[in-house]
Order: sequence, then structure tokens, then C-alpha cells
Amino acid sequence: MAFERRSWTGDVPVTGSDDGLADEQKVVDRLYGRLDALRAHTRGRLTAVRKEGPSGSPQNRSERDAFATLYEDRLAQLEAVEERLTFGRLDLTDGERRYVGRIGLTDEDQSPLLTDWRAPAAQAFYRATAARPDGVVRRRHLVTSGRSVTGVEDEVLDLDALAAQGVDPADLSGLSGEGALLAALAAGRTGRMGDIVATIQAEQDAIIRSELAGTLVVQGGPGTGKTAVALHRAAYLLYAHRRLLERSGVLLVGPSRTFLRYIDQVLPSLGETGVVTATVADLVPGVEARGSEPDAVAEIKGRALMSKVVARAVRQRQRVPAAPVEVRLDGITVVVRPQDVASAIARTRRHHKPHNEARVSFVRDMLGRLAQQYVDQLSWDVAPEDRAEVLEDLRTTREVRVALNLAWMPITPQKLVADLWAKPHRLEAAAPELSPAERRLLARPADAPWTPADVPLLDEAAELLGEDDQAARAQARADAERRSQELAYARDVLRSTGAGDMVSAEVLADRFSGGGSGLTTAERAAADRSWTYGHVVVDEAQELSAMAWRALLRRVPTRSMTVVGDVAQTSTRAGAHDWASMLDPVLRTDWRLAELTVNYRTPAAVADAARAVAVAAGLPVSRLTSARDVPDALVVDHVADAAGLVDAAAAAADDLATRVRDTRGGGRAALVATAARVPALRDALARRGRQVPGRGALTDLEVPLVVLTPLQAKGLEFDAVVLVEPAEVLEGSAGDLFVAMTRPTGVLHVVHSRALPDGMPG
Ligand SMILES: Nc1ncnc2c1ncn2[C@@H]1O[C@H](COP(=O)(O)OP(=O)(O)OP(=O)(O)O)[C@@H](O)[C@H]1O
Repeated sequence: MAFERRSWTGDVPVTGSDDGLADEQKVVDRLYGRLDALRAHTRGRLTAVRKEGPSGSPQNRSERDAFATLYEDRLAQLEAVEERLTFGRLDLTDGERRYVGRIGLTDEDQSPLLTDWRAPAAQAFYRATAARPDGVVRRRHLVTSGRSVTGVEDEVLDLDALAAQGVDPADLSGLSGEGALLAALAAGRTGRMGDIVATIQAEQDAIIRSELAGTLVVQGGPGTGKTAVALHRAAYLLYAHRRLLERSGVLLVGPSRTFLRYIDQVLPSLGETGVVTATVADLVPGVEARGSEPDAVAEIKGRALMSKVVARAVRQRQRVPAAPVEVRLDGITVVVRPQDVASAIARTRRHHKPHNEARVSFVRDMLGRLAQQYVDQLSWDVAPEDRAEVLEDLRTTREVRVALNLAWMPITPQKLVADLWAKPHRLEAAAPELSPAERRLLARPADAPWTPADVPLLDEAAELLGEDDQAARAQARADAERRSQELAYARDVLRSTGAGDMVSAEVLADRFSGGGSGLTTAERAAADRSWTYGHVVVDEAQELSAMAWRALLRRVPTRSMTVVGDVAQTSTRAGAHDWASMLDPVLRTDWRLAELTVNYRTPAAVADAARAVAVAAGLPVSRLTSARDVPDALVVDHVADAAGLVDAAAAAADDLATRVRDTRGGGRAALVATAARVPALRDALARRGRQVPGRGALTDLEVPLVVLTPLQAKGLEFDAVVLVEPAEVLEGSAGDLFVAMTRPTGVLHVVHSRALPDGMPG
């Protein structure tokens, strides 16, 4: 596919006088008019609900709260679609004109005004080509600024019409809506990711609309739109399978909080607010992974073997005593005998229940045996109620409790994992496969903070340990009873208020529960470790360790997942270098692969240089075509005096950050270097009067210039990037250098004093 590369300024010519801007403006005015009316209507309903005040029965109050939340959500959704409410028009062979936009709108009589981009009726907007026009004569991209139409771009897909104009379809570019696309790609970045709904390309659309079931892995080089596609797919699935997903929820996993913040406006702009976003380190509620550790340690913790290690550590809390333990109760001696404990352990294990839940059966079994010993020593027959009393006396006798605890210790996931790192004998017993040197690497004090790599192990432990679930089971029975009442009530409410188009009875009933707390599915899911989602989207998935995959799959037993990543960009040693070796052990061969092949971010010269470096370093890079080029996109500066390197880099970054700023506040630059160089670079920038934000867990990307390590830059993009001493970055990992080189949308400025890595043009 050959692309014509040209720059585009946004002034797209209007074709045909009858289709002029004024006509389009009228349509757009009508659509915004309808949007405003819906907003006013929803606001009115919200005010009315709020006016009812805090009085009334608890049932009334929870109903009111649930409705208030519902109207607030709907209002937020209507507010979020203001920008580019509509962006396209399809002229069909039967003469129909169909406008495509962020959400679907109908007029007062329910006649369609605007087609939701996710609806089947909008698909041709993204997929139709001159060769396969799909009933489309013409596709029009509308360019708007605020509520004004400023341009249109037409593509005629009707071959006869094209022939009449003397155009050979084979000469057409493979990019759909090329002018609008190139304008979007050239626009100044803002530090927050934007949506691509107006210019989704056909190969991306096929992935976005791929079926819900099963695991779809999307491999693509840097800048191919994997993140964009993953987010639009989440929005699409929520639309196409709303009934199924609105109650089970969708989880989106990203590599860092900074990245999650970078993308957090995309889904709301697509009308979806209910997706739970998390890093793997956030997956266990109540555990905050603030610690850090060398990658070599994280790699060991991420190995699949660690699931066996945790399982062994749990079983090692089920222990047969070395010698009998005698206990005296009311003058009678009972003995906790090793063979009894062994038999009770074996019997309990047969039920395959989690350790802490199973403990109840073990204790019951042992108390039964001890009670029998006690009774056997009495010279009279014991009535059943007296036997119950003996059992109770034994249960509350301290020595019995201690002996049974030692045999089957109740334990929290935190204590189990902390003991593995803090007590060498425990780790040695649980992990004989690790070498002594590897075990020494894992050692740390019991009170050290949790690290991200600990979290999947804590999750594994929580799964194997479980909790004493007797109370939970009683609660579940009561909940089921209440739930059926709430569901019946919700149906009544929907019937009487006519709000059935906004929410299902099931979701409304969910909101009634919890004392009317109005918690959404997303909020309830995020707080519950054992929540199972309807779909999970994983971005930068190549970084996940084998243990992280196990933790994730526990949250999606149906295996309905979208996994996007690039195995050439892997930084962590525990991550994937090819998908099959990582995924086959957890998913067997039950996953399908799709590839993205067009680079939309990096100018061609930069992409080619990054590829050459990656190939020279032996990375498994995908073949890419670049959608555009920019003159002078790659600048390489040699600094002869190594001492001057930092100042030279800071000067280049300072200058670029100023140059890329545009009049609308867009334009961002980044200095990317190894972690060791970051403080000196910050100081050098400060000396130039540029304070760059600091070290916290969350990097503020909205400032004009940031200093990042390649790992922190993963998944992000900037108009200009200054890369400091690539040879040093390569020493960390080749994946890191590939990531660093592929961040800019405009200019990559390399500053070096050492020799350049192989493949890098000098
Ligand atoms: N169809 C499109 N229309 C407009 N912009 C697009 C399109 N596809 C991708 N882009 C833009 O290209 C850039 C790169 O997209 P994205 O960040 O999703 O790529 P990626 O494959 O996830 O990259 P990386 O592997 O580096 O994380 C973004 O600015 C995105 O908005």
C-alpha cells in the first residue's frame, strides 16, 4: 500500500455548492439543539429528584439516591460529547444521508438524527472503500471547531462516479479521510490522549468491532494505535453488549498511574464512564504497592513457578506435630496425636477448599477425635447434648487451640508472603527450585513496603487461603432474598417513571442495594478482589509477568479479553518476548492474533531509524508503514566533551519545548534519559529557569516539558523528544531504547557523546 505523504492544514475544500458549509451548519445546529434539549430535560429531572429532600422511608431515600446518580451519569455523558458531536456523513445508494457521531440522537418523534459511531449502521463510515463501497456513494468528514463547521472532506466511493471524474481507484491512498487523519496526527499534543473516533482506519475498525468472546491479542509496533484501538474497543463492547457488560463491568489494565491518567479522558469522550482502570499493582484492594526493587528481583517473583511456591507455602502451614501433645481437661487427659492430625489434614485436603475456610473442617474433625478420647475414658454413656458440651469445652481450652493452630494455622495473604521474604527457612522450604543466590535476592525485612511484583503473589495467596466464609454464606442467602425484592421493586419503578431506556431493572436494583449508597458497578468491582469482569482490556501487555497473567485471568473466567502490546518494546525481564510463550501456558491455544501495521505517530525518518536500531539489537520488530513524514524530524548532535552532555541536552529540550507550543496551548516536549541522569537534567533545566515537575508516582504530563525514563515514557507521546545518550539507554534494555526513540510525533533530537548504537544514523 503506497501512501501519498503530504501535509494538510485543515482547510479542506468544499465540494459542490449544494453541499456547502451553510447546509452542513444547519444540520449541525439541529444536532446541538437536540443535545441541549436532552441536557435540559435530564437536568430538570435531577433537580426534581434532589428537591424531594432527605426525608421519607429508607426505601424512598435509596430510590431517590439511585435516580439522582442515574441522572448525574446521564448528564455527565451528554456533557462529555460536546466536542465534535458529529464528524461524518454517509450518502447511500438509496439517497439516504446518515450522520455519524459520538452518540445516537433521535428527534422528539424518535426519528434518527445522529447514528452512534458504534452502531452497525455506522460501520461503513470506517470500512467502505471504492473497491467495496458497501452501499455508500460518498463519505464526508466534517471538520468542526466548537459548534461551527469549518470544512468538509469528501471521498467518492462510487466507481462509476469516480470513472466519470477520470480517477483510477488503484491510485487512491489507503488512508480513509486522509486530510482529517493527517490533520489529527499533526496537531499539537496536550499531555492527555484524545479519541480517534472521527478517523478510525479500516484495519483498526476490524479489531474494535471484533466479537466479544475469547481473547484477542493485538500486536503492533509503536504508534500503530494499539492504545487508541483498545479504548475504542472497550467503548464499542459496552455499546454492543450493554446488557451483559453493564453489570459485570469492564476492567482496563495499564502499565502505570501516569499512563492511566494520560488516557483517562478518552472513554468519557466516547460516552462511557463505567470502566474500571487499574495497574496490576492495584488489583488487591487494601494493598498499596509503594516499594520498588531491582528488575532482577521482580523477574523471579513473576515466574510461573511462584504459583507452586505460594501453594507450597500454604500447605506448609498445615503441619503434623513431631510429638504427641497432652492436654488435661477436668482431670482427664486427651492427646493430640501426630497420626490423628495427619489423617485429619489428609481428609480435609480432599475437599480442596481454601486453607482458611478448610480450617473449620479440620478443627471439627480433630475436636471430634479428642471428644471421643475424652468420652471413652468416662465410665458412663454420654448423652448427645453432653457430648456437645465436651466439644465446646475442648474448643475453648487454650492448649487445644494452640495445638490445632500449630497444625493448621489461620493466616493472611500478607503474613504468608511477608514470611517468605523475611524468613529464609520458609523460602527454602517453599522454593527449593530457586538457587541460594536467587533466594538471597528475594530476602527483605518483614515490614518492607509491598512492591508491584508482590501483588500477584498476594492475590495467589488470597485465592489459596480464602476466608472463613460461614458468615459470608449466611450473608449471601440474606442478600439473595433482598435482591429478588429489589429487582421486583426496580421493575415497578421503571414501569411508573418510564426511565427504562436509560437503565435496566438489574442495574437500578444494584444501586438500591448497599443502603442506597448508589455505588456504580465500577465502584463495587474496584473494591472487591474476587469480582469477575465481563471483559478485560490489557494495554502494554508485553510487560506482564506469568504471575500477573494468573491474577488477571482470575478476574475474567470467561477469558473475554483484549490484549494489546508490542513484544519488541518489553522492558521488564519478567515480560513477554513472544506472545505464544507467555500466553499458551495460561490460555492454551485459545487466543486469536490481529496485527496493526501502520504507524500513525512517528515521522517516517524517525520510525525507520528506530527500526534499524531495534533490528540491530535483535528485537522482534513488526514491519510498519508510516502514515506521514515531517521534514528534519531526526536531529543527531554529537557533544565532544562528555561533561557538557547534560547542558547540551537541557538546552535542546528547552528550545524545542518553546518551539512546539502552539497558540491553542498544545505542544509538549520530553527529555528521555536513564534514571541516573534524571536529577542532573532537572538541575540543568532549573538553571535555565525551567522547573520540571518532580518525582512523585504520578508525573504531570500537562506541563510543556517533562523529564522521564524510557519506562515512564512507555505508551506516551510528545511533539518533540530529546533522547540523551542512547548507548546508555541501550545498556538498560534494547526495548527501552526502541520505546524512547518512538515517542515523538514531530522531532527526535538525539544528544550523545559516546558512540551511537548500531543502526542509528549519525
Ligand atoms: N485512526 C487514527 N486517527 C487519528 N489518530 C490516530 C489513529 N490511530 C492512531 N492515532 C494516533 O496515533 C498515536 C499513537 O497511537 P497509540 O498511542 O494508540 O499507539 P500505540 O500503538 O499504543 O503506541 P505504543 O506502542 O508506542 O504505546 C496517537 O496519537 C493516536 O491518537
